[in-house]
Amino acid sequence: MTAKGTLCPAPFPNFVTQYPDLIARLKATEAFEGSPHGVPNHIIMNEYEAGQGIMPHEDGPKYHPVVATLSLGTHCVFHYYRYSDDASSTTPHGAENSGTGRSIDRTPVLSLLLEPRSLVISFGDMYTAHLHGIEDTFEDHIKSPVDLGGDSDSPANAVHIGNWDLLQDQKLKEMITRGEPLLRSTRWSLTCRDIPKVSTNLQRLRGF
Ligand SMILES: O=C(O)CCC(=O)C(=O)O
Ligand SMILES: [Fe+2]
Repeated sequence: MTAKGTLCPAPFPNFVTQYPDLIARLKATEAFEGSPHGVPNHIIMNEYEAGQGIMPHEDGPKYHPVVATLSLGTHCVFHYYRYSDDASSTTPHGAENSGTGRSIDRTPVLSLLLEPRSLVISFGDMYTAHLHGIEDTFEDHIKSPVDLGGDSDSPANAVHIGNWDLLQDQKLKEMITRGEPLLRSTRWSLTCRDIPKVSTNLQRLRGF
């Protein structure tokens, strides 16, 4: 993508278009039905070592406001944040400057446990008016929604997740229920978006 937000198209690798055919599967979710190309035309792959995350940020207006994030490797906890200077804001627990002159309420509005091989699709208000990020940590403490009593209590820093009922990985669920931390290892994410502006004159753009 150029600085002005124009995509210089290049063919996707086979694993995107043939097997496991990510594009067809993403199209089948219907999340991109209203996007200019009806499918993602741009994918960023990020690699995170254990202990690494990504600061709260917005993806911005150069993309159609739908993003599909596929997680591979280890789990992670994905937080959505709001700006603390929103009209609807109450006093934030801890505010931090976003670098855009706006401060961020450090208490997430929503936290999701992204399992290995899971897909999360962010759109609407979550794309246009919120930030998202992943904390730099080696282990995640998740609040158990199941009360076993005794010593299975979640630690004070445990995170409430909004997608417990959607989790597929029984081993992860059992660890959370027992109050055990989830240890991170390497995670790869594929962030799939549709860039509305596509160059039809690659030579000219490369000249800049
Ligand atoms: O790796 C992720 O899950 C998030 C990546 C992200 O937010 C981005 O590339 O804009
Ligand atoms: Fe992002």
